[in-house]
This record gives sequence, structure tokens and C-alpha cells, in this order.
Amino acid sequence: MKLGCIADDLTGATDLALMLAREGLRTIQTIGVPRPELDLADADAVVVALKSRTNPAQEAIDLSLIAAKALKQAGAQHLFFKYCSTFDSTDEGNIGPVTEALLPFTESDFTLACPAFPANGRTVYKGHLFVNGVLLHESSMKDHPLTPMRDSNLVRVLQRQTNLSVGLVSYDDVEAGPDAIRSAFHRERSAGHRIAIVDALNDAHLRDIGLAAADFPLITGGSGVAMGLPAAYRQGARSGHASRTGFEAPAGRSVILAGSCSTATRGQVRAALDAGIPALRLDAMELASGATDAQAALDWLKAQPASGPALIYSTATPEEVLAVQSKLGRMNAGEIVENTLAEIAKALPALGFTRLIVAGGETSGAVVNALDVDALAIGPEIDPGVPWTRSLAGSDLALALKSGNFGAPDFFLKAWSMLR
Ligand SMILES: Nc1ncnc2c1ncn2[C@@H]1O[C@H](COP(=O)(O)OP(=O)(O)OP(=O)(O)O)[C@@H](O)[C@H]1O
Ligand SMILES: O=C(O)[C@@H](O)C(=O)CO
Repeated sequence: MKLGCIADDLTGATDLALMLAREGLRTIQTIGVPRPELDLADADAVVVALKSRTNPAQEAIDLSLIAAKALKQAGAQHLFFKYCSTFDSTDEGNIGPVTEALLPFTESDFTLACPAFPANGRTVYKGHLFVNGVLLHESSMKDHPLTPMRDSNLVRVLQRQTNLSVGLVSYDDVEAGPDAIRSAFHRERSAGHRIAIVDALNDAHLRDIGLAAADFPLITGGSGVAMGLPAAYRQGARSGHASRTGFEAPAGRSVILAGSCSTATRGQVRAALDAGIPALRLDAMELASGATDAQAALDWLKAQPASGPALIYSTATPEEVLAVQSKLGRMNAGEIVENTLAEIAKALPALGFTRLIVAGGETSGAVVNALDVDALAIGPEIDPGVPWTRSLAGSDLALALKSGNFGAPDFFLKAWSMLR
């Protein structure tokens, strides 16, 4: 295995797995550390999906090191730590602390940090992260329910999370190509920095960064920075593994579970409502008081026409989320909603629902755990960063696990047409 990857959330793992598959690596995604029976012999890359993004830093470190050990034992030659393209974290972690733990594990003393993903509007310039052309701290990420991002300067953000010195490889070096990027890495390392934020404005930059960093024992970033690795790792990497062609899916009913409150998901929920998809809104306060519950949602779902998808969503505006959080607490509110969606998901296979779209990283983690799915094959790309996947064991399911901020407004409408 060339590349062992540790992703701090599930949809992020799927995003990375799609990128590696698309660029020609045979890629398997596992939910948590791979079961010993899982056959990884044919895989060029394994992406382990954790749910560690918002855990206490020590827990995230422990989980990441367990995954790192398992990947190394399975033969991984390089490690990749995948986090969000919007650098979701707090001053306590977890990007800095996990990187700090993985560096000695890989017996190295330098790595890069690059969340750029231009196809989804994430670019880094002079160390500042932009989301669709807007500085991170002015984007909707400033209101994220769990990791509000209020500083766009990633050198500063990361430095607050780690005792390692953080440097910068900026646009001028990156634009000059792989050799200049290698020299810049050398310069930053010689200056005593142990992690370098790297600028990237387009895919050509990402491919050059991938080439320059391919020898690193540890690479950290979003899925974008993995774009150039397959070509570097495999002579004549195959391409088109995850194509846009139809995907064989188990027969059965379709459902969308949305727990993400991101701008993109709010638009997708609106488009689904406008298109007349039957929809049920879960109210966090009503869930907390017991006025409604998962069983009520399942009763509603069973009564919907089997001919098309139905939508269950807790998606709300930032103002609504804040109001709920001020009454229930941020983490508690999130857990109440996640637990309800997970309880709904658990009952779905027995009710004949086999085709699921799940919106939101934390939400997807909770749902997939409840479904007891532990490995995924990667299918075609629906929109950048989001493939259809199929479970490799347990209930036979087609799953599209959508990062909160990914996907076009018609994502919930168009994704189904790719399934055969
Ligand atoms: N109405 C609501 N009120 C309060 N919290 C909510 C509400 N709806 C969802 N949540 C919580 O907000 C969090 C959303 O996180 P999630 O990771 O699922 O989505 P996201 O952050 O948009 O996606 P990603 O992590 O992929 O960017 C979850 O913990 C969810 O339970
Ligand atoms: O990088 C991203 O934006 C996504 O893969 C993700 O991690 C969102 O949860």
C-alpha cells in the first residue's frame, strides 16, 4: 500500500477517497480502523474515516495514532492526515495536536498543511484561506455550529494549536513549480519550522505541491493536495476509476437525511422542498423535550410514496441554531440531533431503504455508525468531493455522504439518476 490516510471525519474521508480513486489509485475507505479480516492486499490507498474532528485533542491524537499503527502494519509507505478544506478546528485543536503526534510516529520532522480545494472554492493565498472568494472569517464558516472559524490566517490559526513552529510556502514559490516548492520546503525546515502552510489557487498548484511532497512520510491537508500524489506514486497512474457513469446500486427505497446547517445544504434543502420532495423537518427543541422522536419520523417516512426519495432534515438557519444552542448547549444540541438521525438510520434497511444521501460530516459519522457499515467501495462523482459509495459488508447500501458545504443546489435531486 502506497498511502495510508487518516481522515478526521467521514465525509472528508469519502472526499479524499474519491480524489485518490479518480487519480488512479485503487482505494478502499474504512469506517474506523480496518477489521483484520478486510482484504486490503489489492489497495494502493486506504482511507480510514475517524470521527475525531471535534473530540478533545487527546482523544483525537489517540484515535489517529491507533489508525496510523494499523495502516503502517498493513504496509502503508506514507501517511496522509486529512482535515477539512475550511480548516475546521478550534484553538485547542485538532489539526495541530494530531500533526504534532503523527510527525514523530512517521519518524519525520517536517510536513505541509494545505487545505486548498479550488474545485470547491477553497483557495489559500499568502497563508489566508478563502471560501468562494471570501475570507474564511467572513464566510458562513464563522457561524459553524461546532467549529466557528473567526481567523483566516492559517499560520496564526495553526500556531495557536501547536508548539511546533509554523511557516509558510507562499504563492510565489508555488507558482514557480515543483523544484521551487521543494526548495521552499527546505528553506522553511532550515528556519526551524516543522509545519508549512502552503498556498494554492488552482489544480496546477496542487499537482505541483503533490509532486514536491510525494516523498514526505507525512502529508496533511484537504483532499486537493492529494491530487498530485497518485501520479507521483504510480508510474502512469490509471485514471477514470471513479467515473461519472451509472453505478450499480441495491434495489430499494431512497431517503435523504440532512443534519448539516451549512449554506450549501440549506440551499439543497430549499431546492428539494421547491421540487416537491416529501419532507419532514426535525425541530431540535421538540426532540429535546420529547415532543417528537425518531419513531415519529419513521412513521412519517413509511407513509411517503415509494416512487421517489423523501427528506428528513434538521437543517436550520444560523440564528435558529444559535437560539437552540443557547438553550441546550452547543455539543448537547448537536448530539440530540445526531442521535435522532442515527436512530432513524438504524431502522432503514429493515424498512427497505437502501439508497441514502446523508448531508453533514458529523451527521454522516453518526448515521454510518448506526448502520454498522465498516467499509466502502468508491463509485462515481456526483459533484466535486462527493461520490456514490457502496457498503462492502453488512447491509447492502448505496450511500452518498455529503460534506456540509459541498454539492450544487440540485444535489438532492440529480444524484439518484446515477444509480442503476
Ligand atoms: N437544528 C439544529 N440545531 C442545532 N444543532 C443542529 C441542528 N441541526 C443539526 N445540528 C447539529 O449541527 C452539526 C452539523 O454538523 P455536520 O458535520 O453534520 O454538518 P456540517 O458541519 O455542515 O458538515 P461538514 O462537517 O461536512 O462540513 C451536527 O452536530 C448536528 O447534529
Ligand atoms: O475538505 C472538506 O471540505 C470535506 O472533505 C470535509 O472534510 C467536510 O467535512
